[in-house]
Amino acid sequence: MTAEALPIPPLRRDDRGLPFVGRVLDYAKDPVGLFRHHYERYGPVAPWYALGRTSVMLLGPDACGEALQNRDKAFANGPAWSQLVGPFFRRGLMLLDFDEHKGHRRIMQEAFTRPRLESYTRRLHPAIETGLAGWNADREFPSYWRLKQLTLDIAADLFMGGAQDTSRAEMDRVNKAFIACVQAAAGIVRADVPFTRWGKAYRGRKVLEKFLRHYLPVKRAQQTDDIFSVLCHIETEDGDRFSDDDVVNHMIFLMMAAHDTSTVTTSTILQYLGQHPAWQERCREESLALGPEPTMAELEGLVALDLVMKEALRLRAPVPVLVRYTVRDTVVQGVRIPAGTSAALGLQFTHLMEDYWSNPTAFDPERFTPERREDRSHRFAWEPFGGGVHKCIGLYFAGLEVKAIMHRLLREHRWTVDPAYEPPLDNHSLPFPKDGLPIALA
Ligand code: HEM
Repeated sequence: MTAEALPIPPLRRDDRGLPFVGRVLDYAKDPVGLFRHHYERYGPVAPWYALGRTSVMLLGPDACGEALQNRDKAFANGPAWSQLVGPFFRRGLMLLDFDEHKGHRRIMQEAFTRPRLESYTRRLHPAIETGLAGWNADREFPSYWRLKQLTLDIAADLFMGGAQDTSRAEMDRVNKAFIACVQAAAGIVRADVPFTRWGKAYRGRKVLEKFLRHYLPVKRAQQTDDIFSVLCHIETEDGDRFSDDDVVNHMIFLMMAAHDTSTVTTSTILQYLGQHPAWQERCREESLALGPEPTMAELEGLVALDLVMKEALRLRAPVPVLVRYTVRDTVVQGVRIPAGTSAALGLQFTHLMEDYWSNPTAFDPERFTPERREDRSHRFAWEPFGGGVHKCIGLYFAGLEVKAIMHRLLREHRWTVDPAYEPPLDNHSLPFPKDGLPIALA
C-alpha cells in the first residue's frame, strides 16, 4: 500500500437519500444514472449510502478490474453476497472465498468440461422443443414470462434429470421456491418475517433442500448426465469430491445462477432482434443452414447470433453489479479503502461508458467483430461474466443454452417489437421487464 493513498471522498449531504434506505430507490429506478452521477462527482471510488451504511462504488474498468483481480486478497465475496442474497444461497460457489473457494471450484470445474458440455447440449434440444411447442402466434405474447417458464423447465430436466416421481404441481412449488430465494435480494426487511421477501425465501430454501435431499440417494447410486448426478460423482485428480451437503448447496446456487441470467439474456436478444429485423434475418439464415438439433461446435459457429448475444449482454448485463467486502485495508485507483467496507462494482455502468464504446446505448453487434473489437478497448470493458477467480463457471454453458433456444425460435418463428419500445425494467434483483416484454409473434 502506498503512503500517498487518498481517503474515500466524503459523501455530500444531498447524496444521502432517504433515512436508512438511502439511495436504494434511486438505484431501482435508474442504476446507471445513479452510478454516473457518483462517478462524475467523486471519481472511480465513490461513496454511497444504502440500507443504513455507507459503502463504496467502484466505477469504470480500472477500479472494477483491480477488485476482480484482487491481488492482495482484500476483497471477499461471502460476506458481501450474503448481505444481498441472504442465507438462501449459503455455501454456493460464489459465496465461498480464498482457499475454500479454490478447492470447491476445482471440483466443480469437472462438471463443465467440454465433453460434459457436449452432453448437456444434446439434452437441451428435446427440453427446448417441448417447451416451445406451446408458443403460438400472438400479437401480445408476454415473451419474458414464457422464457422464464421455458428456462425453468429446461433446468428441471438438465439439472434434476426430470425429477421423475415429482408431479407438475410439486415442480411448480419448487419453481416458486426458487423465485422466492432469488427475489430476497430486493427485501428491505432482512429477517424471517412472514409475508416479506425474506420470509418467503426462508421457506423457499427449506422446500428446495427437502426436494434435493429426497433425490440425493438415487443420484448417488446412478450415474446419469444431469447436473445433479454429475455433482454427486465428479472428483478431482486428487480424489476430492463433494459431500451431500455440498451437493445440495451447490445445486441450489447453480440453478439460481443459471436460471434468471439466461432468461434475461434471451429476452434481451428477443427484444433487439424484434426491433432490428435485418439482424433477425441474418441470424435466421445461419440457423436455417443447420439442422434443428445442432452440436455444440455448430452452435458455437453461429457467428451473427454470437455477436448479438455479446451486444445484449453489454446493453443489459443480467448481473449489473457485483458486490465485495474488504477483509483488510486496500488501495484501489489510489484511494484507500479500509477493512470492513462493502463495495459495489458497476459492471453495467462500464458497459455504457463513452470512453470505451462508440455510441454506447445503440444496438450495434458489429462492434464485437474482429475488425472493431471494441470490447478490447480495455481488459475489463466487457465484463458480463465477471473476472478473476470468481468469473462465471457457467459462461460456456450459458452461451449454449441461450443459442440453442434462439436457434429453434429463429427457425420456427418471426417476431416484431416496436422500434421505439423501451422495457420498464425492475432493477430490484436482476433487471427484468415488468411488462413481460410483449412481442408480436408469428
Ligand atoms: C448469461 C448468463 C450468465 C451470466 C450473465 C452470469 C454472470 C455471472 C457473474 C457476473 C458471475 C461473477 C460473480 C462474482 O464475481 O461475484 C458469475 C458467477 C457464477 N456463475 Fe454465472 N452467469 C450466467 C450463467 C450461469 C450459468 C448458466 C451457470 C451454471 C450452469 C452459472 C454459474 C455460476 C457460478 C457457479 C458462479 C460462481 C463462480 C465462482 O464464484 O467461482 N452462471 N456468473
